[in-house]
Amino acid sequence: MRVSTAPLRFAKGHGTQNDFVILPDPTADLDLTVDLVTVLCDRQRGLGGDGLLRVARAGALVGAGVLDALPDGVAADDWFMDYRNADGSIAEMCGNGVRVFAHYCRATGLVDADEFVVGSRAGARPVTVHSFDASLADVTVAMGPVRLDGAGTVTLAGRDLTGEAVDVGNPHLACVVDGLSARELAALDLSAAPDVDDEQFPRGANVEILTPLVAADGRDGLDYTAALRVYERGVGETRSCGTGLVAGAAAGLHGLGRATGVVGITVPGGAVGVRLTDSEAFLRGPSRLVAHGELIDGFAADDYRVGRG
Ligand SMILES: N[C@@H](CCC[C@H](N)C(=O)O)C(=O)O
Repeated sequence: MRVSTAPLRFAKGHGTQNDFVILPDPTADLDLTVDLVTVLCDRQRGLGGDGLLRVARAGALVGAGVLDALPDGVAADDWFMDYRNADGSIAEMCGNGVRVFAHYCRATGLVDADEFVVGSRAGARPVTVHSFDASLADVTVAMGPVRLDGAGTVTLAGRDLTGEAVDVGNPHLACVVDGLSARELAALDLSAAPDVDDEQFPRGANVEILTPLVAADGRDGLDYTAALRVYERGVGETRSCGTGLVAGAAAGLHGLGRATGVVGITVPGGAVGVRLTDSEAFLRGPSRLVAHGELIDGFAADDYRVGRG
């Protein structure tokens, strides 16, 4: 429930063009309904975004009944990324979102250290802000453990693909297509939702399609490089997906018979680095804040009519 009548403040930011509406709501007063999220994320009726990040204290979200309990490793005082997809659905984690969230916390002075914990439904996500200003930041996120759950199939862009089911806190099916050129990957039509196996993915899945680039073989410190596109659950095709990049890196390395390594992946929105260790993954990349502003009362109403004559 929103108790204040002050205008609703927002910010807008993106991580490799995966873009987010940011709503500061430290004491979790906002009633973040599906309607409110979808209007705000709508590119015609609202601000536009692939998703929304509510910035609240973890303990306040528990108090407001948004979270049942504090997730693993998250303290009541930690800033919590209450993430919503553009269709209003809740997702457990968002890798690009954590970078942008950390940048926002640092740039607005909510946090005055370069290393801190961001809470997510998938658990604590420690971040390191290597550099930042009001506009740009370079952030590493410790993404937690990555679990490979076996092979799966999907129909996407008119192709029947096989991939690796990968859990990065949220579910993914990462399909490495050997022999697909970067040009062919870029030309695929990803407008239709992928058809994943409901039994394997009861909560749905994000689907990545990637093609290995020239074998890296340790050159430039990289063990694997790839180009990737993604169709996100609850959103559609996005220009980047942090958890999807980690899933793609894990699937790519798995194809080489490896579980660890350093991977460079390009997506339509830019490039990021992924490092997989025995215990967890690290995602490093940019965050860009593009605006701060306030919403005009009545922004969500859809009851206007054009006058006659
Ligand atoms: N863009 C995100 C992932 C957002 C959540 C995803 N759509 C889901 O429903 O799991 C990222 O950067 O990881």
